[in-house]
Amino acid sequence: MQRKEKHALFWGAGQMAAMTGSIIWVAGEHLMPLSWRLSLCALALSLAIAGYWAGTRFFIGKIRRENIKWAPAAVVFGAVVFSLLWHWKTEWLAPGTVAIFGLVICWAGKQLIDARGRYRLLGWTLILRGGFNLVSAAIMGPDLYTVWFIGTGLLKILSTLGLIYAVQDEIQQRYARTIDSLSHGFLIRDRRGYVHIANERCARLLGFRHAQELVGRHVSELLPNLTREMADAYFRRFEAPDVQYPIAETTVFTLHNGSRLPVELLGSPYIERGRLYCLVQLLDISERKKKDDLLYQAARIDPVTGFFNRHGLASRLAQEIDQAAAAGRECAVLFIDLDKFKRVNDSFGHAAGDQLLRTAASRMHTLLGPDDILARFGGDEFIVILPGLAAGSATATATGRAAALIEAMERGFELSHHAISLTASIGVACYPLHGRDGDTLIRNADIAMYEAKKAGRGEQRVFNDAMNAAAKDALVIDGALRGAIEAGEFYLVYQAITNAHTGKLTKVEALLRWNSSLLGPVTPDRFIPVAEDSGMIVELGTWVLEEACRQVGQWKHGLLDDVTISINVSAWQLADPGFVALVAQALQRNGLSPRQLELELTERVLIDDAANVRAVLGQLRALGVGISLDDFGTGYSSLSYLTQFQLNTLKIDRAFVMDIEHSERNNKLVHAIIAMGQSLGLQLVAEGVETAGQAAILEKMGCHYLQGYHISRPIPPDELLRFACARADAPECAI
Ligand SMILES: Nc1nc2c(ncn2[C@@H]2O[C@H](COP(=O)(O)O[C@H]3[C@@H](O)[C@H](n4cnc5c(=O)[nH]c(N)nc54)O[C@@H]3COP(=O)(O)O)[C@@H](O)[C@H]2O)c(=O)[nH]1
Repeated sequence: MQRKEKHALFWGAGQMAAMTGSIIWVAGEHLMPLSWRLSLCALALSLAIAGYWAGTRFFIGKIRRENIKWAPAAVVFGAVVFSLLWHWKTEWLAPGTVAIFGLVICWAGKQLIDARGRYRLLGWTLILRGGFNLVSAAIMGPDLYTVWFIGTGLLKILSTLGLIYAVQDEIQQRYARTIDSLSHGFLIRDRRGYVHIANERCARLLGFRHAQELVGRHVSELLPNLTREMADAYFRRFEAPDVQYPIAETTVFTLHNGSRLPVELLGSPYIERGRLYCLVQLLDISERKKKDDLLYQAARIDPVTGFFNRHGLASRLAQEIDQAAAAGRECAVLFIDLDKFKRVNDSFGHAAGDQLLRTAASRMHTLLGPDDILARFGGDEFIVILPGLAAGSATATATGRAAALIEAMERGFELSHHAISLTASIGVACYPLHGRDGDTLIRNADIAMYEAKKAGRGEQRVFNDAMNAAAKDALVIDGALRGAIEAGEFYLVYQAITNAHTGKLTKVEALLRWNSSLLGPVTPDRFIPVAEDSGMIVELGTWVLEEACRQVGQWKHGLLDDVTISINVSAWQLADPGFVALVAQALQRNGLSPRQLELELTERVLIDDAANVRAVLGQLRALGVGISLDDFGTGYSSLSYLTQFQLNTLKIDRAFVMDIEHSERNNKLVHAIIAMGQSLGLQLVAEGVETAGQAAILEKMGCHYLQGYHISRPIPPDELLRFACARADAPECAI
């Protein structure tokens, strides 16, 4: 039992003692001798006084352990007074007892009035009761006992009501103090949505001055955006089966004064007298949200450029797509890759590389509109989102912006007092034409960017479905390529290159073939670009080099003894620092002379890393290996390559040869190439010779070698031997 509740016990005991004393006095007249009656009444009075005294002291919280010792003294006092009255004036005994009890009750009433304001009502009822006792004592004759009993009974009822009120008030105050002491808001609402209890903190959080302003209101009146339907739906959650409590959620309230309050809501059911209520706790999470926002921001911003990173981009793109969808508008994604940026990092270091990325990003940003979004996707890749474009305009707007960005990058940069030229390849994908979600748009813009890159530097491409099919095909091929060398799925075929004048077989080009166990035969046009992309071309190229050298080693001392083998080499292989040593070892292992090997490079290989390529080619030439420039005339033609690099053969691309009979322009072009090659001391091979007419023209123009289906298709080694026999007319071929 709590200290405060003890008052009821003592008051009750005091009242019981007083009642018992009165009953003994009135009813005991005919039941017991007077001495017994008087003794019992004396005891009852003493106990009544002690009970009221202790109850009152407990109620106002002033009881002390040391004060308890006065209780027996009060009992003794009561007994003494009673005995004195009895011996001195017996007729005063009844009114005297009533008067003493009246005084005790008046004292209790006064104590309560003094102690606390809200006990005043109870105090006054006690004083009234005590006063009634005193007045009764003064005027009461034996014939008025009945009136006294009725009056005192009524007053007891009154003081009991006063007590109930005081106790209830006390409990409520204690309850209110408890919920007010909570550091978070608290309210209880009923099923209909009306607030029953709220604490001060809750009122302040919701922009009210006092908790009482909330009580009795419907919760929908507390927040401007909260409807009755929403409030009802919230309550219904407590009636659903298998719900875990408390139901926790975070949200941002818009208050009546317009300010926004991030809160965490903890809702629990609460049943009182069989009725379901909802107890809601409101936690102000503004500080937590600020910290979360800062962390979120840090996680969304690229530290190098200060623009969005990949995560920030994903959420913004999702937002823009939603808005475009809702407004019937379009948006565009531009995937930008800085060409050959890796070289900047390798040459100037990563700090300089970062500086260049920053400068490039801010230059791009100046070209964007206020609503456009720039993000660094990773490495040297950027993404621009053009949001809210009018329906049907996205592609045109995006290609215009992409052209401006490409042009801006081509203006060049200065880095550590060096002039750096930079180009960008851009792929474009538009919502909703090329994808309806962020991932698809980014992926398709990436695919388009890849196509742009394949077309050369500083290009842009808009995504189309064919690109997607190619990208999917590439993915399948990439998977199938893994382990294909070990599984022995590759082999070489050889295409003859003959002397244009004599028809004698002089060179053969080794061409790679793949018979995939998963995909069947796959042409080099499909798998070489994929292997280039994944870097697997290095492994494949090494296999080709070794296999071709092994094959030429086998042909030694026979018909094909003098034949030079020509193999295609990719940029990746040349960039490999161990490449020259690899070539030397392959030659040595198979007993070949370096002049029996020729490496075919495309013009693109020469551009990619000119300084390094020049050095590697120098070493290969020093070794005695021939270098041939393949596909001459396609895309990157620059006459300067012919003098810059130590080449010995020039292969004229099939595209010029195929029209040589009918196109005067191509005819003249091939003529010019041949003349120029001759003047530089280069051997000239015409590729893709398909007709006797082409062969005759080329021979007449002074082209040294011919290659093409007119001479031979790429064939396996044994067929090549037969081909050589047919051409050589040698004795060993007579069988
Ligand atoms: N890095 C490497 N690239 C390689 C290797 N093996 C091949 N390749 C490259 O793949 C491309 C396609 O090659 P392929 O399908 O083998 O086609 C070659 C010939 O078959 C074709 N050709 C030759 N003569 C004719 C002709 O008269 N008409 C006609 N339509 N096509 C003809 O040309 C391809 C050889 O071209 P090139 O290499 O430019 O001399 C191709 O780019 C190969 O280079 C490899 O091992 N590594």
